[in-house]
Amino acid sequence: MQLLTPEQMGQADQMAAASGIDSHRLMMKAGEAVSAAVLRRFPAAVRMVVLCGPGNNGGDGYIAAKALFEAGCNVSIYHFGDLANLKGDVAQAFNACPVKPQPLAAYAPKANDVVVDALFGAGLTRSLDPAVQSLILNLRKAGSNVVAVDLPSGISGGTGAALGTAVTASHTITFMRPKPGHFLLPGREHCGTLETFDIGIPQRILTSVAGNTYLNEPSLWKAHLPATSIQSHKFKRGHLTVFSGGHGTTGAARLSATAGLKAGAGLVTLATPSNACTEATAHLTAIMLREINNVRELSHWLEDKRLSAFVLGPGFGIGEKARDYTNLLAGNPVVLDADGITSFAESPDRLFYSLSKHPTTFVLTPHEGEFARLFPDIHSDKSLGKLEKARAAASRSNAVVLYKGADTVITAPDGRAAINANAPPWLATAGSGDVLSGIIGSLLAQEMPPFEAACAGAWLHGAAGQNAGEGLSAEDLPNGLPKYSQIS
Ligand SMILES: NC(=O)C1=CN([C@@H]2O[C@H](COP(=O)(O)OP(=O)(O)OC[C@H]3O[C@@H](n4cnc5c(N)ncnc54)[C@H](O)[C@@H]3O)[C@@H](O)[C@H]2O)[C@@H](O)CC1
Ligand SMILES: [K+]
Repeated sequence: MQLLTPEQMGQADQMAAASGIDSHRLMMKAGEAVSAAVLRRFPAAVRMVVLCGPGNNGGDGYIAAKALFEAGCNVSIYHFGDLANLKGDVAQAFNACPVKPQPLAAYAPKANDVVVDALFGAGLTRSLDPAVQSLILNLRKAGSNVVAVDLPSGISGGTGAALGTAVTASHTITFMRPKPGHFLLPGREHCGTLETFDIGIPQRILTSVAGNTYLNEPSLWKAHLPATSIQSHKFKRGHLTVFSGGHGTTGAARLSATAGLKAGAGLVTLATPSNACTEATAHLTAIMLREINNVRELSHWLEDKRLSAFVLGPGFGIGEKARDYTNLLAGNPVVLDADGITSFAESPDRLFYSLSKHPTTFVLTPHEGEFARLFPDIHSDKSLGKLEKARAAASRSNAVVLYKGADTVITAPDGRAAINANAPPWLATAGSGDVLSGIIGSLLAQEMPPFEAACAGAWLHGAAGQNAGEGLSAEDLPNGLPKYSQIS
């Protein structure tokens, strides 16, 4: 599903108006959808309180209030801003509303109130007024139920950032398409359950304004998933190599390799230095072992053209060896993770130079600390949200960047971006990232293009976490991977 930024949504509104669609009619549908959702969610509410702001978000609120009133509810409205300044569709909605509003300062939230938050939506450009922020704190203290219109007030639709204290809703009703801020943190945590209503803006308009930001769902990459044919020979399902650290540090790479095998690679080899062979052998059965001690041995082994993808980083060790291996692997499908990334902290340009000479074949999988090491200036740029940071990083590195977190973002150098939202909180456990790199490496080995492999990997990892359930350890994840034929 394509996501629309508030600016793109604004453009869609303008195009809809220019094509003869009545904007007030759209607002009516939006407000009525909100009222219907509130009635469905809270059929036994004692008092409905609608908080209306000065813009179109407030207009949706006046229409919702009217519909709730006409459904027989006890409705109060509190407004923010000067009523004399209301214009256009909002003024029309206000004039038609049978419930007369009181100033926001007069509202004292109660626990049983069902509150419709129509203060600010897509038009939020700056921090909320202190009076609004203190009301939000009072709502929180009272424990009132809040249904947000379009976005919880205070949350940026573009970045998910909280501009001051933001409303925390149990439900959010948005229109036509969700925005990035519904899925990026902290926005996602403020939204509660999200419903998207079609208020009648034609798809052709939405498609024409939409950029290349997506929610990470199977429709984005399913067509590229490896085929599961009975006739597919193990070599056709690719050969993944996972590089391991030395004696006593093989665990992370073994975890990654196991995930790679479970994710469908036909062959998986753990490439280990000699001093770790005995340790690795003691743990491996289906995974093969290859001694690789240095660049010369690696370069000799790379002459085997059946090797199709590589994972470098989990437990590998930080230093010159990681940098040299990476340099040699440039141009091959590689997941560069953990120590592989940190090895370039002092000289990120060396990595970017290597990657600039080839088409995009690398997937970098930094968590926030690793991202800061590789892209310090982008990381510290406060004007950028997570999506823009990851986009800038992909463009600079000529790699697909999977910027990890509870709201993992995946970006490609061509500007495509996906936000992953299926990861359960208990997925944040030791070794979880090693499993993720193995899954992505496996998909690369099976010839998935890097952006699709990274997106599919993040989603499969989230699904595996859900299947393995609360209290999982990273070893449980490979067995939780869903079957490709059952993904819809
Ligand atoms: N296609 C759609 O998505 C539709 C959207 N509608 C509604 O329209 C909303 C967007 O309306 P607007 O663009 O009027 O924006 P808002 O109603 O979100 O904001 C109103 C105005 O407040 C001002 N403002 C911004 N930040 C402020 C702050 N911190 N303190 C005080 N004032 C501030 C801005 O000048 C802004 O234009 C959506 O969120 C949605 O609820 C619907 O009415 C119908 C169709
Ligand atoms: K709102």
